[in-house]
Amino acid sequence: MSGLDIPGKVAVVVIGLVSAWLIQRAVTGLSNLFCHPLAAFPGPKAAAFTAWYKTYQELYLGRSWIDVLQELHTKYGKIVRVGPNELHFSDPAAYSEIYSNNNRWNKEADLYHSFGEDRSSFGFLTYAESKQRKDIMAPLFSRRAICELQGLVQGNVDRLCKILAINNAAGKSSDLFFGLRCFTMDTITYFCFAKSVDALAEPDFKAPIIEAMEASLPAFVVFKHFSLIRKAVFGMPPWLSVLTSPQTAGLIHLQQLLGAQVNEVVKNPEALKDSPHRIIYHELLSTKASKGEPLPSAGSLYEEAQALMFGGADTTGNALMLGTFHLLGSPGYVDRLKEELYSAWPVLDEPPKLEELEKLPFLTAVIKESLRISPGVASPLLRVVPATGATVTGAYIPPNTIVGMSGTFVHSSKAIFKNPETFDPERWLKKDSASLEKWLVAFSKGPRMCMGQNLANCEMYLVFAALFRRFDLELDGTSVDDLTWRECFLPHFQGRHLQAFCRPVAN
Ligand code: HEM
Repeated sequence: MSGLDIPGKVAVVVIGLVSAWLIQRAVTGLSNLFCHPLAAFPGPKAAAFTAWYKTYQELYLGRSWIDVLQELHTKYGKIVRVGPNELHFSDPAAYSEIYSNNNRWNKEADLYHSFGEDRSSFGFLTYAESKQRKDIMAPLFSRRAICELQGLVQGNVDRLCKILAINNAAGKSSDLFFGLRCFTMDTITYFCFAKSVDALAEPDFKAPIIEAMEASLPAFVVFKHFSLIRKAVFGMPPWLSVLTSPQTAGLIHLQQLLGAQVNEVVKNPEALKDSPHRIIYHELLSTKASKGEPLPSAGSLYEEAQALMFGGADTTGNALMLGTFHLLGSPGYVDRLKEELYSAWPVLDEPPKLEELEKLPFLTAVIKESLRISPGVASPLLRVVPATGATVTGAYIPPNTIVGMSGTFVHSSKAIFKNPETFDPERWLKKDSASLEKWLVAFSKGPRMCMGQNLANCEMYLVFAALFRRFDLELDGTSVDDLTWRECFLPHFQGRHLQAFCRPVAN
């Protein structure tokens, strides 16, 4: 090196470092292939060699990970090694075993930290932290609390219906994809924070927050693979975020709104007395509910708010949207639903309560089938096997293995659901239908299952009832091809939105 000039010396050092890195990667890859505790599990060699396999499929090829998983299971069987330390399962029995009430397995960090909600009921990796948080908020989400606050949900249903009628009077069809999202967003924000973002008020349902949430979904796939990019983006001041990504400006605005509310309640908890109903901060800032544990920091409160908003808006909106689309393709089912609704709801201005609607068998079957057909949380819900190791569907899984299964594999299992690709509410009304219930896993199972199930159910009962009792609906050109989606943890729909004419009925 002594004969080299400075650029020459730098080049030698760089080449040396890169070579050392490549050799180290190759040695690790070979050891993953041949000496790793998962070496005996089937799967593509590239996936066993390096975690970049997944990055290549999701980011370079832009594929939906669920499509990749389907191909891999067809080729390699019910358990596939999809990363050096990761297994994915397709046998429905595995779902019950992984997401069992008896398991206290941690969530996997790379996936669950990609949302910037590490200190929330959803984002806490450990069972203990999440349970403590969920126990505090549980009274708000109990069935009783939801029944008491159903007037709030009904208020938003009425607003939605009013706008659909106005669109119809103007000779227009309505964008039900965004319309239903605006409804779920206004409901979750008013329910949790007593502050509605008033998305329903935006012309043609084009609410900046809804557009921004939709636009931001693919970014979470990038964040999952590159945590440095996530840190850089989340660390940006809001003005810079808006400048670099104008389509997510609505999201930044909402983050500021939630952040301002958190700061306000932390500084002045007395302000909560003015709230029209109990909201999450009443519970989270209650020393009694916290049972002597320290109260959450302002940052943790903010992350909780964001998690509830993301968890509650898209999921429920998508189930409503897909259920509506499939019903409209089956006139016989629409007639049957209308008939049931007419007898339970004879006078249009007197909508029945949730408790009455829940007794309607066909409406209930429609809701179950909508949950089954909708991808909900599409991603495999990754968990880490504890130090004891585990047995899943008879196979021994070594400690620290990342395991997961997407609920879509359960809902599309031919062994459980006859013709799973068909929307068929009837399947929930047969003599032996009770045996199907345990395979409806839209809200997941076990200790990390959904906290918002009662609220989501209330929204679905009130909306489906109102749409099909108050209107005659007709698709405006939307086809099944418009509803293709890519897994971005939640499904990201890429086609034309569900568009329908909503003609009000006389009575
Ligand atoms: C049809 C609507 C919904 C579906 C299909 C759904 C689905 C799910 C699923 C599959 C999980 C498990 C996620 C995981 O393991 O990482 C989950 C968790 C969660 N959901 Fe929902 N959800 C819905 C509505 C809601 C609503 C309305 C809320 C609002 C409060 C909500 C709040 C949560 C929270 C806080 C968690 C985290 C629980 C934990 O990690 O322990 N969800 N949801």
